[in-house]
Amino acid sequence: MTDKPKPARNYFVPKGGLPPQSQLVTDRAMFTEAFAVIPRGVLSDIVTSALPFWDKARFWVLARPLSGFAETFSQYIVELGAGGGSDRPETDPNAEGAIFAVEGAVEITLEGATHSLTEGGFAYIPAGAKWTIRATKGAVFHWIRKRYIAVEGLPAPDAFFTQEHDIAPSEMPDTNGGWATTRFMDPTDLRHDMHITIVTLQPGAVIPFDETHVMEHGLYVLQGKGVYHLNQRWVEVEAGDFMWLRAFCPQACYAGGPEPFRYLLYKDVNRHAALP
Ligand SMILES: NC(=O)N[C@H](N)C(=O)O
Repeated sequence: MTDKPKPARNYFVPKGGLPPQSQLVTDRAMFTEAFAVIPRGVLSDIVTSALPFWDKARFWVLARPLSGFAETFSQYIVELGAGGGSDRPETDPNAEGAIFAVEGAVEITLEGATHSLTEGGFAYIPAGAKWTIRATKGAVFHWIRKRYIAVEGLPAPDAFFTQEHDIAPSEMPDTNGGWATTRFMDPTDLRHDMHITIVTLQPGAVIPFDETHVMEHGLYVLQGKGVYHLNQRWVEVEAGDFMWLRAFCPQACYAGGPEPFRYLLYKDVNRHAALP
């Protein structure tokens, strides 16, 4: 999987100069009342963020709550240079985090133990945990953050570290393996209020109906190509693209080819709907 497309991470100028407007490579970007699409072509050097207490680090903020409590999470692509990282990565004591490594290697130290994450490595970091992160040679990873919703009588989840390839994917019923989900969180563990999964559709496989449900979603395409049906619009997406879906945004898709269509998926789960 070394030749998979990656976010541009630099300002795209084709040979021969800038294209006419009719050929702009970034014209799949969309922001609607129900969803946003951020194509990899627009994740350029000019839209990075910096954050306090991080060094040699650049952040692409893919998602963040926009309207108070109606949205639940933020998601970043983080790029660390050699030796980059932080001794105080999280400044919000109520924020839980999940890290999914896509390039290079990061070392996370938490509760006195150091864990190395390479491509496919995953870490769950509970709210309030003290942790540090460093990349000796440089790394790229996703960082998903959510305000943890504690429930009286239910302990908070423990930190854990795992690897995508060590988890057996669950096949969706009657899809003959065409649609499968790798679950980082145990779906029966109600301490968790977010699920992070990797959804894999084999070429030609479909999500055959418009799933319309209360969970908010972040979808980062890790591999391949597909066509997504989002709230009555068909959108072509490929590796490096991000989709943010508001609660209830109808969603279905089919996978192109020739490789599997694979994406990292966030959703909020296991809690009562907050009442005003
Ligand atoms: N868009 C999706 O892949 N949605 C998932 N099936 C899900 O919400 O679990």
